[in-house]
Amino acid sequence: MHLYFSNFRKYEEPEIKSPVKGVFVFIYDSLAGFAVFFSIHELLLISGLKYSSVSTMSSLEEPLGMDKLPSLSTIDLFHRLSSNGCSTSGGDTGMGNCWIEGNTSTSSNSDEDDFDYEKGEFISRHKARDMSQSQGRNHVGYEHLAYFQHNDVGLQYITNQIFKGIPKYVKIVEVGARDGLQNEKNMVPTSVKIELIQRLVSTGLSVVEATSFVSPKWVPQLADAKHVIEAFTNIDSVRLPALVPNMKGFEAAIAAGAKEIAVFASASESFSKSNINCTIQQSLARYRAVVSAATKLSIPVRGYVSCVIGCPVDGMTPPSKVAYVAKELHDMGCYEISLGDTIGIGTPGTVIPMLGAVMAVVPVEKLAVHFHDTYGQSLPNILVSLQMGISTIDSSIAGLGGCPYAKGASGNVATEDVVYMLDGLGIKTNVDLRKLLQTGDFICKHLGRPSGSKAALAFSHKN
Ligand SMILES: CC(C)(COP(=O)([O-])OP(=O)([O-])OC[C@H]1O[C@@H](n2cnc3c(N)ncnc32)[C@H](O)[C@@H]1OP(=O)([O-])[O-])[C@@H](O)C(=O)NCCC(=O)NCCSC(=O)C[C@@](C)(O)CC(=O)[O-]
Repeated sequence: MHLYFSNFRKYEEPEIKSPVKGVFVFIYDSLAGFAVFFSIHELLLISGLKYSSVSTMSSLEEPLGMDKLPSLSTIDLFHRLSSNGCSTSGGDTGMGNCWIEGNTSTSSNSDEDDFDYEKGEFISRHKARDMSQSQGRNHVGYEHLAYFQHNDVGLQYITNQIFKGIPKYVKIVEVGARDGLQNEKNMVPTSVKIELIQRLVSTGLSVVEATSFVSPKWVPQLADAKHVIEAFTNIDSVRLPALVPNMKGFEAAIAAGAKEIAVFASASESFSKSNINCTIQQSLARYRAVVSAATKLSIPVRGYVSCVIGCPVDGMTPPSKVAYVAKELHDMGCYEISLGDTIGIGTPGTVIPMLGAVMAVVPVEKLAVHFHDTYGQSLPNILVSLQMGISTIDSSIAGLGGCPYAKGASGNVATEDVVYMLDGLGIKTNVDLRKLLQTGDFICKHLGRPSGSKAALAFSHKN
């Protein structure tokens, strides 16, 4: 874990001599603990760089329309900044792609235009670097604060430090049609579910979880699983996994034409019993049989671990227990393990150690994160997950969701909010935010309630 913190704090605290410099020092301090999430837009605003869309930005009370999305310019800026240090060895898979490396690039600016706050004069960048090294500042040094204010090199340096290791591409697994709807009291017509999935697919999402083959006595809302899957049997361009809790569910899913499935275990004993009526060990034994049968049919299986941070009954979940269940699912053949904060209590402070424990036993490229937004922590949790190398994120259109067996759990993080953030970071998703907003609008109108997506609410005031 130390690794993730080690980049920040290897410099001597500079003495603050100007209010502007003080702001930068404060930002650095805040970043050092991963405790503060601040957006690139804010960074750019503070830096006062020539950044046209920022300077025309409205107040928060007056959100920007789609045509004025600041993220578009941000992406340009990031691409420009990362053009020298970017490694794209993993292609577009996002697996282990470090798109911003930890080096400073050459800049078109003069070599003599960096400001030395101690002497109150501009100095050569090389000289500033030498000064820093002679004072034992290996990483973020005093001189870079001056770079940051006076040219792009400083901004690139700080950007590199913050986003070192962050993926270039993120795969979003849309769970709205399953996790989002399973808790709905009023029955959603099958035709609406099918249209929802079609609309989600049209946004560019490559994985849209469609339904669950579970007991209709336990989850009546998904009793139409067979009809939902049958509507898509001729579609190969998109992956539409269905959850199965046992062999009976697996057989039903295959009979309906499912081409991918997901099994769902828990890191909490009490939740396992209330959710699937068996112990963790019994569930793993069931899933071994399911994965073995699926493998024979070349059906890919995703594995979920629920309650990775805590459980409504058992309290906080030890990271070692999450790691154990994740490894079991991985070892039995699940191609990807989604780590679910089912009741949404995690913060970066609890997510980081949990991910650290799991990453010690399952390769990071096989991991996904699945956050519920009960305490509004999903986006910071996603950001730290990205910083730790995770490149698959589960989310739900309009923030729909909640588990019927986890009282008080609110919806998943909204896909619109995730895409908005990733767009803002210049991370590729291949998802069209405008179409996503329209899809969210479609399902919210049907359910008769406002969207759980902050981005959707902001855009709805404008568009
Ligand atoms: C697992 C069971 C079935 C055990 O339920 P059970 O009652 O223990 O099952 P059983 O084996 O004793 O059988 C009882 C009846 O259920 C039938 N049955 C048995 N299996 C199936 C099946 N697959 N599909 C349809 N029917 C089934 C079985 O045929 C029998 O029917 P009967 O003879 O009474 O007519 C039940 O507990 C169940 O369906 N649980 C699913 C609950 C669920 O879907 N919860 C929400 C999932 S969300 C989640 O887990 C978290 C996640 C993944 O989103 C990540 C996160 O947010 O963190």
